[in-house]
Amino acid sequence: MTLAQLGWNDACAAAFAPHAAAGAVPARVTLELKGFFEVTGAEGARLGECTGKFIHDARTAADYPAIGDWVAIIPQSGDDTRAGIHAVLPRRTCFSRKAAGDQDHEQVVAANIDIVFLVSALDGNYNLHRLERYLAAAWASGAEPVVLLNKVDLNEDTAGILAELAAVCRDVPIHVISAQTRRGLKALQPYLQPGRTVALLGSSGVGKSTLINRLVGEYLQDTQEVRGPDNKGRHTTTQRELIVAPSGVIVIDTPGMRELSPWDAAAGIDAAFGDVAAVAARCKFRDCAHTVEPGCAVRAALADGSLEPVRWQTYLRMQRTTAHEIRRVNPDASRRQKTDFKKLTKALRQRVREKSGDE
Ligand SMILES: Nc1nc2c(ncn2[C@@H]2O[C@H](COP(=O)(O)OP(=O)(O)OP(=O)(O)O)[C@@H](O)[C@H]2O)c(=O)[nH]1
Ligand SMILES: [Zn+2]
Repeated sequence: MTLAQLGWNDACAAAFAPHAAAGAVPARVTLELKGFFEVTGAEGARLGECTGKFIHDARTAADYPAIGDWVAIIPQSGDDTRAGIHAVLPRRTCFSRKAAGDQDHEQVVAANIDIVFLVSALDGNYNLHRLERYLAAAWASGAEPVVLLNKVDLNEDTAGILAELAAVCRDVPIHVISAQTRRGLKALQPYLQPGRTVALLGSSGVGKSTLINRLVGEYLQDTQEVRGPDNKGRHTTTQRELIVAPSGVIVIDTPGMRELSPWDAAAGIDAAFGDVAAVAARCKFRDCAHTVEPGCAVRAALADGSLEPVRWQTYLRMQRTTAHEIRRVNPDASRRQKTDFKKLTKALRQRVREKSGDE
């Protein structure tokens, strides 16, 4: 596998230059497992561990590598399955979860994603407010969002939903698809370019796995299709988190992204709506409700056109729904599988060994 196939570009090369001078080689984090990383570079995959100096210098959790990161590694001498991770290159885009206003607890879920598909299903699962919050998360991450309305085979009546969506999505493309019947999937081709990294966000059951199977095609034979007690096919995301598809597109499918709930985006809203928050901060009264108060900067900005009404309404609604949702129990959390650390480390080592055998 070449670096370009893993998403390497000129910007990465420029950022990497000082590390190259220090004798390191670049690699991308293709799997993450509690402090261990599978790092894949031009020479294949290795088991990467942060060096003592790295750990010593790290100030917050966000400084550590995450899936999709480019890292500077130095292969361990005498062991071609291991490498030390010396640095993380600056992230082009970054999905994280964090307690609002608490920088130290920012946990990076995935990095360097170019395009994020926000998947909703049209079969009654559809929820505008949830989609808005995913949109906020995407904007805050820096990735380019694309809205996918899946399962059109179950609900053809999309006109109303599309009209409603157009108002909040603004320039964000919307595609109506069926991952199952393949309807509308051709229109996704422009996003699926070699070296580009895509990821999917959406609640459980909207069809992310089904869609990923379509996007990466036959490659997924590697991904086990296991049958759960509910007799539902389910692929294991623990074994393969960054997939280079035969088409060349790179798909990140990590439990971290799956567990990212719309209200994790709460912290992202301020980032995505920084301009709106800045206007509101100029109101004369701190507790301004932006209705009849004198010296209200929001009403002034709405009146002189410097603040778009749709943007203001979206901001308000997101704040409201986030506050509401945040009180609800996160259903995804209970689904989170208990990780058998030993078993996974063993599997990871095994995989690295098999891969290095392939080269
Ligand atoms: N009718 C129809 N069913 C679909 C479509 N896409 C997915 N499904 C079905 O919806 C169910 C859930 O799909 P998944 O792909 O497992 O959904 P997911 O988003 O990956 O769910 P999690 O793994 O729980 O996050 C499965 O039974 C799929 O077969 C579609 O376009 N149309
Ligand atoms: Zn005001």
